[in-house]
Amino acid sequence: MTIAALIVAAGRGTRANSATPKQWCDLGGRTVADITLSALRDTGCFSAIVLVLHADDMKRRAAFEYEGVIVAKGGADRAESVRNGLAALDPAKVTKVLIHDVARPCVTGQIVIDVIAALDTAPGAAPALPVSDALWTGKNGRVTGAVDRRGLYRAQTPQGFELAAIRAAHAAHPGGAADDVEVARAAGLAVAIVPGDDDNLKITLPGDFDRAERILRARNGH
Ligand SMILES: Nc1ccn([C@@H]2O[C@H](COP(=O)(O)OP(=O)(O)OP(=O)(O)O)[C@@H](O)[C@H]2O)c(=O)n1
Ligand SMILES: C[C@](O)(CO)[C@H](O)COP(=O)(O)O
Repeated sequence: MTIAALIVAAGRGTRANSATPKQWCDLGGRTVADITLSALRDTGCFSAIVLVLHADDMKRRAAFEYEGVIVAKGGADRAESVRNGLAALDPAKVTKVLIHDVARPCVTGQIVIDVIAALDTAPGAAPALPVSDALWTGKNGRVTGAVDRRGLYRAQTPQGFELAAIRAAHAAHPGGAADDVEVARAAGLAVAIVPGDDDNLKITLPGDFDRAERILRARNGH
C-alpha cells in the first residue's frame, strides 16, 4: 500500500486580506507552505507528495521539485485544483491519497495516522469536530432561527481516500463541492470520521496567523 499526500496551495487567500497569498506568508521565520509540507513529510507516511500551485506561483516550483515534491497547476476552484493534483499521481504506484489544505500548517501527525488507519475501514476518512456551540440562522443582524447542532461536524483536512475511488468521484461530480468528502459522498462512498483537533485551524482570516504561530511556538516549546 503506498500513500500520497496532495496539498492544495493554489488559492489566493483573499479573506486573509494580505498582499501576499497566505500560503507564502511568514509564520515564525518559515512560510505557511513550508510548514505544512514539513508537517506532512515528517510523518514518514507518504511515498509521494503533490503540491498544487497557482499559475502565478509556478516560479517557486523548482525549489519544491528539488525536494522531490511533484508540482501540479491549480484550477479555478479548490475542486479543480484537487483534480489536477490527483491527475499527477500514478495509480499503478499510489493506492491511497490524503488531500490537505496548505492553509492548515498546524496539522498533527496523529491526525494523519488516524486518517490512514481509518482507510482500512472505509474508502474515505476525514477529521472533524462535533459542533459544540448553539447554531442560529440570521439575517440583517438579527437571529431568525435556531438550528439543531446534533449530528453536525466541522470538517478539517487531510481528507483521505482510495485513489481510484476519489478520482472517479471527482470525475463524476458537477463541481462546487465545499470539500472532497462532499464529492466522495455524492458518489456514494462511505467516509469515516476521525477526531479533529481545534488547533488544526485553516488560516483564513487575518487573525488566524497569530493563532497559528502561537500554536506552533507552544508545540516547539517556545
Ligand atoms: N482554486 C483554488 C482555491 C483554493 N485552493 C486551496 O484550497 C484550500 C482551502 O481554500 P481556502 O482556505 O478558501 O483558500 P483560498 O481560496 O486561498 O482563500 P480565499 O477563499 O480567502 O481566497 C487552500 O489551501 C487553498 O490554497 C486551491 O488549491 N485552489
Ligand atoms: C476543505 C475544508 O478545509 C474543509 O473544512 C473547507 O471546506 C475549505 O473551505 P474554503 O472555503 O475553500 O476555505
